[in-house]
Amino acid sequence: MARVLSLFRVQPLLALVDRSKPAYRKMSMDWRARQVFAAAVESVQPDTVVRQSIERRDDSVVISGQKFTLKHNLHLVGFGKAVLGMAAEAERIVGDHLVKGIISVPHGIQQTLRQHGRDHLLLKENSPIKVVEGAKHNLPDADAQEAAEQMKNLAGQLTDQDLLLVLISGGGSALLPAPVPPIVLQEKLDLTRRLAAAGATIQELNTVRRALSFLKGGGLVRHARPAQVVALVLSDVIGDPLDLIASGPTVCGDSRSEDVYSVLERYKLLDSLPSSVKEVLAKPNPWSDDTSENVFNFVVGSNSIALKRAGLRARELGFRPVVLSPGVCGDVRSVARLYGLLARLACAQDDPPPEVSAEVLKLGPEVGVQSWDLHRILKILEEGRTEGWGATCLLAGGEPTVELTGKGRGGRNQELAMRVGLELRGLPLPPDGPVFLSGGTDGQDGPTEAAGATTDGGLYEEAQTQGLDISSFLHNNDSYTFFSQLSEGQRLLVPGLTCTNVMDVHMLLIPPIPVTER
Ligand SMILES: Nc1ncnc2c1ncn2[C@@H]1O[C@H](COP(=O)(O)OP(=O)(O)OP(=O)(O)O)[C@@H](O)[C@H]1O
Ligand SMILES: O=C(O)[C@H](O)CO
Repeated sequence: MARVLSLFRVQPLLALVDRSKPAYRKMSMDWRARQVFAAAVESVQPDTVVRQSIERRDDSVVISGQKFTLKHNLHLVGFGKAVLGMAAEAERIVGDHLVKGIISVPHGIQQTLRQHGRDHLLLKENSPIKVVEGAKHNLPDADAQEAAEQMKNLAGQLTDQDLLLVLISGGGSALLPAPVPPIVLQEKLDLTRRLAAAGATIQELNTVRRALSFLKGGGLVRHARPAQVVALVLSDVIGDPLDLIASGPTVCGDSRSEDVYSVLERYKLLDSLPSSVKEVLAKPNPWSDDTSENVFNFVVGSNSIALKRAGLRARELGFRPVVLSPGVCGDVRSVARLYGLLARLACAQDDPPPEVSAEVLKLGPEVGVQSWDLHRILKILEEGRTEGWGATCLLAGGEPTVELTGKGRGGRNQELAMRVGLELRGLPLPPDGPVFLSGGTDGQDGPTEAAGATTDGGLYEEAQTQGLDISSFLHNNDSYTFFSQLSEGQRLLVPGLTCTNVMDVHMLLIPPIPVTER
């Protein structure tokens, strides 16, 4: 909590500012953007999502209307970056029926949580849940493999009287490595690295991972049969695809070898596969028609949920919230262009030229925003402009990509913020906005200590006055250095450890636009 509160670090400065000046109003917009982001992150905290999804009723639990009876028959496994906090909350709610558990979580997480005073995300002393830390630097390793082996053994001992609670969050693939023999961990790691380096998406990566692991792609469920399996999933993939999040250990039957071959072919890796991988892929998949009977998968946290909560907070702060999409992806340049165009439409005093809307409709689908969402937003912005609906908070989420050409330090959120600042430059905008914020809900944007940054149309001039050449920072993918040097880092968003991850949150805070006579 202490670190999440540091999002509000701009707040004390407000007391020093003359509230009648535009500078105060701009600070206020920036402050409100940070507040909205904090609310989004808070709504998907690992303990919160579990608490909100499990209802305890005497000796049973109800999840999404589904009742499960507890008879001191509960076992628990989990893997992912947010799973420790999820397990801590599950233990508080159903710990009296818990027989045994094992979770695989990132290296060093317990110490970090203790250091940050976030003890409520730690398990009780003498907990029956064993914690294994592994996957240093987000890469599968021997510790994570050992944890996977122990989970396989635990699942294998269950009977039809048992209930297995599975906690899943992003980072789960690396924390549950279980290569199908004769593949060894290093070979699987090399293949995933080569795919990632060649630009494979998480969907492509996990399609391959599922085929090479005996716990992914429904493998955990098969080992747990005939027990009842209930999975709580904190999604970090666009569209919340259960078979792909952490490579779908509780989702059977979706793995097709043609899909695996086509990914490997696309990245020209078919010819250089190790013989062990070729051997495994050549065998017919005995589980291709398997079904996930006796399994319930529940998405308990997602980007959509975070955007919804962000919208509520935005309303409390005086904005009309409008959610564009939780599925924004594609190149940050195009994403920045889209937000620039939307800001232009929202702030236009007169009817904007039709080519602006046309470009929005063309660009949107390229960055994962559906046409109907674009039409909906265009209509809302048009109404706001003509009827004077006051301040608006446009919210979106997802995970855009950056084509890395330079050697600087940065992340996709900070780079997006820089590019949106440039898109807004020179537009006829009101003095106090729009303000744009982009932040990673995990609190870390690329290999930097910031989650993202806030920006507005004054970014370029501000940088110039301080002798910072924005285009050379951009060229070198050096967005973190840029924002650290600019105005003493005031525009950086540094929430620190957030203990969760539902991808990124983007927001455009648009001030009230006076209605002109038509
Ligand atoms: N200097 C940089 N400038 C811009 N983006 C960068 C830079 N360095 C790395 N990135 C981007 O950061 C991303 C990796 O960062 P991060 O660890 O936040 O990713 P992630 O996908 O959110 O990981 P996870 O959610 O699994 O923790 C990659 O998309 C990469 O292109
Ligand atoms: O673990 C993984 O595979 C990614 O975080 C996507 O869920």
